[in-house]
Amino acid sequence: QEQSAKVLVLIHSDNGGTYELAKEVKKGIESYKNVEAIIKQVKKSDNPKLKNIPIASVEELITYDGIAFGSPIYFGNISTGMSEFLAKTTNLWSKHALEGTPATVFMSAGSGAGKELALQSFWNSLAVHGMILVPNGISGMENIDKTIPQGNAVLGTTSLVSLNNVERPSKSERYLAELQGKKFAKVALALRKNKVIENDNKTIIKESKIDINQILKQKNIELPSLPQPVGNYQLFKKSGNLVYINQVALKDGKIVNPGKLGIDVNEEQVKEATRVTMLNIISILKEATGGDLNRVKQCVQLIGTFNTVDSFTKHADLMNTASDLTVEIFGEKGKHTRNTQGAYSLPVGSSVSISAIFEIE
Ligand SMILES: Cc1cc2nc3c(=O)[nH]c(=O)nc-3n(C[C@H](O)[C@H](O)[C@H](O)COP(=O)(O)O)c2cc1C
Repeated sequence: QEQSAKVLVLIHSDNGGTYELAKEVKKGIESYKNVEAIIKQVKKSDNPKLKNIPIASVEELITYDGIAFGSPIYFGNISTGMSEFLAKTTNLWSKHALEGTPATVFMSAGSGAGKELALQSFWNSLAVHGMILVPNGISGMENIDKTIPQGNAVLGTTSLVSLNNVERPSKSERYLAELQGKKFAKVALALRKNKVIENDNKTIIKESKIDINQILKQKNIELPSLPQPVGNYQLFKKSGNLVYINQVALKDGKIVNPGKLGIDVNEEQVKEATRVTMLNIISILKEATGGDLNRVKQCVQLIGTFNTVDSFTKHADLMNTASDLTVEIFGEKGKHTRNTQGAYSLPVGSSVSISAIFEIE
């Protein structure tokens, strides 16, 4: 089966000059067999030329096989809009999420003052991400019109829009941008093949790039503040890469829905207590990972104990509340082995108690 690759052309543009170049870059990318490109912008624009271009999210960056970045030049630098967007990528950065992804840059300039500096400054940010930077070198130089100033530069194409003796981007600038796209597509596709081989070898687990904090936010799951120990024990204990945590349904210093199922509380109330208990565990787990739940490699085991009347047998139903929550938050990594049991009584009147073992990085 033939491999295909998907490239994002990510731009900021005020007046549309960068967008004009982006269209040429896209054309070049798509002239390469089996590579498709999509243009998105870093933020909303009211400019009629730009207002229908979709907005990219930070999270989606990891889903592309390459990213061509385009920005206006501001004072020999990338534009504020592009800079603001890149400032939001620190989470991806700390997880090495863009490492090894190819990147190339192009810019719309006024006079072109400081264009090499500006392209270089673009590279600075992307190099910190560990992206593989693809320059233009002097490719295409033999074919451009040298009778007028052109935005050619070795790190990427620029367009000199304030030199308005000809329409900008000039024909030569458009040609260079298209060529840049084509050369970039070749790299993105080649590295894509590499990535697929690594995937097959299970050295890259895509799931590891999913941000747990984002998932918590999207699903409106709020972690409680850390419960306090009510005896001579630790909230968690690490042994090697394993973290051990045990909790009951304590919330704001009080037990939620206390008592025995079948006498004091019903199944729904115990399920609510089970969710509170599991959230306590995840809050403690966050503490154990130094505040970064993305370090959780897997949930190894959960043990749920429920205070029920003798005849009760549906412990598994109750415990699913905790199991479902764990899988909802951690995805595949949240799947675990499990033991559920009934008890005659539980500490501080809780209807549920959970023991958890997690593996962290
Ligand atoms: C704050 C600011 C700083 C700028 N600095 C430079 C510069 O250093 N060099 C340059 O050639 N053009 C500079 N320009 C001009 C823009 O790069 C130029 O207008 C560009 O084409 C805008 O791209 P756009 O059409 O995609 O918005 C600057 C513009 C602004 C607003």
